[in-house]
Amino acid sequence: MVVPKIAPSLLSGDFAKLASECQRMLDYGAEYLHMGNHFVPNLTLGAPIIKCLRPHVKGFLDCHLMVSNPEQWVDDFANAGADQYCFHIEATKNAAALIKKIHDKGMRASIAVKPDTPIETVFPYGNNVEQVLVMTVEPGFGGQSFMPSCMHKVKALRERFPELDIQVDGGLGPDTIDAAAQAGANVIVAGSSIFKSESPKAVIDLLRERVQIAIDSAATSNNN
Ligand SMILES: O=C(CO)[C@H](O)[C@H](O)COP(=O)(O)O
Repeated sequence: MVVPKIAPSLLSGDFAKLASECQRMLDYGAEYLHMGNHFVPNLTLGAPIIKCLRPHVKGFLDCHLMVSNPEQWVDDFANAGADQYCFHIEATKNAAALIKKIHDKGMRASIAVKPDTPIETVFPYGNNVEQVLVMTVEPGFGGQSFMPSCMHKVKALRERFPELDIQVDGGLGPDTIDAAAQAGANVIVAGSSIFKSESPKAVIDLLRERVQIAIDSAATSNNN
């Protein structure tokens, strides 16, 4: 059975004190630390940042590569100490080979899909990756509005892959968590709702609790 995992997006953190921001989120109980990079051919904030953070941060480093050539960065991120390497299905011509490369380097593999990309594009790989990320905003910026229109993709994935980690990213917070959790998402990336809250721990706890309620409810329905 899948379990809830809450992943504060460091995009919304204070870059001048990134290591202590990571530790603060871990102290609040976050399971993952989520970092994104954009659809560009080079990475300014890439593996070097992970390498600097790794000795100071014991938590799970979840790296979402919004890049045009994801094959290029696997070695660098693995060597820097990333735990999970998430690439976009739209950005590769050979997802199977890329997944193998990520696994060979000892990282968990995750595939991301943009809001307009059909979820069927990742079905062939659902049993070969540890996670699928369904973007619920256009990749790029924090603080955008959650797109409920993406939830049918989460539902379709959960029906086919009951044990898969399904991550959602974009506009997640107390007002939107139920839609995502009830659709079947169990890994929740949240930037603004956590970092801008006066009580980030309360938000993390609430997100996790809502995901657990949805998981328990789905299990009860399946048993009846
Ligand atoms: O990768 C991202 C955008 O591409 C961010 O992780 C994501 O949007 C989270 O920010 P917020 O919770 O504020 O929407």
